[in-house]
Amino acid sequence: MTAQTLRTEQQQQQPPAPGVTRRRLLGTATATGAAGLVAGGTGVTAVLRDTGDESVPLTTVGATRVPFHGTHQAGITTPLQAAGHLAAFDLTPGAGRKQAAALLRRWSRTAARLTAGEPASDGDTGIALDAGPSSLTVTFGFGHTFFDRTDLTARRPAALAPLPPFSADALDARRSDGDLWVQIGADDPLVAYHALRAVLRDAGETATLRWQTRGFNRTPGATAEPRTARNLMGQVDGTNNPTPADDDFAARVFVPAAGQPDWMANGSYAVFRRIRMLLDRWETLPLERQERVIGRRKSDGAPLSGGGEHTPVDLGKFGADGALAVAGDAHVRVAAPASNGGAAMLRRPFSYDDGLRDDGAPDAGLLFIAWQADPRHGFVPVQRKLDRGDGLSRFLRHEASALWAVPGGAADGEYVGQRLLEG
Ligand SMILES: C=CC1=C(C)c2cc3[nH]c(cc4nc(cc5[nH]c(cc1n2)c(C)c5CCC(=O)O)C(CCC(=O)O)=C4C)c(C)c3C=C
Ligand SMILES: [Fe+2]
Repeated sequence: MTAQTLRTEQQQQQPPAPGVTRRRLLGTATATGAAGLVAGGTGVTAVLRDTGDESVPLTTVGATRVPFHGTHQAGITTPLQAAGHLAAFDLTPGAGRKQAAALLRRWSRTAARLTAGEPASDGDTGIALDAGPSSLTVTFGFGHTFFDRTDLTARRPAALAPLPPFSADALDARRSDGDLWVQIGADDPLVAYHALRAVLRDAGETATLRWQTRGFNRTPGATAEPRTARNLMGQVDGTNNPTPADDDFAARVFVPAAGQPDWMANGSYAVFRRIRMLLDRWETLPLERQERVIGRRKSDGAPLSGGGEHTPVDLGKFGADGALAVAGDAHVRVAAPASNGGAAMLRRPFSYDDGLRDDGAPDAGLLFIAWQADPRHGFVPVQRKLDRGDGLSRFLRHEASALWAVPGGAADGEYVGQRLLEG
């Protein structure tokens, strides 16, 4: 699913944020057309800044609001946001199920307020005071270790079994895993950081930060029309994602409403991989070889088997030279559902840049996040195949990893994970 695919998805008008009169609500077509929509029953609303000055509307970017409450948590099918934070927490010794429930209640309340463009609390930091909600989303997940720490081992999903090791893994345990996960995304870096500070404050004495990382994507409006994202290797990335228009989209991405365990109804599993790109090596590779490694043209993302960006890849096509048009080790061939018994996932990453490493190489790459109904039938078989035969892997290092059970969305008045923690 690309950003533009999502932008054409279902619109759903929400009431304006407090302090914003209906009269001042921006026209839906204009606002959502420019600022982006989300799919799967999650709506986006444009609101105006409560400046007291009737003549100064927020831009559509600042005004766009993604509701916190809904069937699924926001931040899964939401269009890629410009700024993001991923934070993993461990419960403090002595904190159990009761304290975890109180924390998820606090986090959900804070997320509902912030995503509506309201202050987090009376003592709000004010970091985002001038901005609108800016498509803020805050998404919560549980890690494998959470269940033992809260005496909920019997309710841990089988799908949350630790990921198997892969031969090319160079994982740093200190930047991997954790009891709890928070994914924050927004189209403004201050709005995103504001949410991170509020989430950290709420953690209080119940949970300590285990690791935290920051990411980014292209800013909405930076291109003449909505385009698929590019990654730091310069490739168009996200073209062949499942889209909500696919019949099997929900079945691939979400646990069914009647799925198991019951508390994961409408939830999803997120695989996180911090993947460093060997950019110095990559950037010396001639364009033609870069394109061969992926199997798509760099300029527009079109497959090397012909057509435009959205033409299906023809894995059986041979060129005039008698060689496969999409090479045997091309990333899109090895990762394709057709090469993996139909396995697919929704990739929704952020790029990251953490400066230079001690060896002088850029510490930059992809915060790869893949969403699926079951990682044993999504990420795992595909990564196994990539691990063995992907031409791109010579330019990548997997340096951190985590798997999260992300419950369904909370209804108004509920908190995320309530069915697990109070069920
Ligand atoms: C295990 C899953 C995957 C990992 C890890 C992964 C890393 C990774 N990928 C790119 C760049 C591109 N990937 C593209 C397509 C693509 N990638 C995966 C899976 C993983 N990628 C899949 C399932 C697909 C779709 C394959 C298909 O059906 O055609 C593309 C092409 C454009 C697109 O379809 O998105 C690019 C480019 C990088 C840079 C990277 C690690 C840093
Ligand atoms: Fe990929």
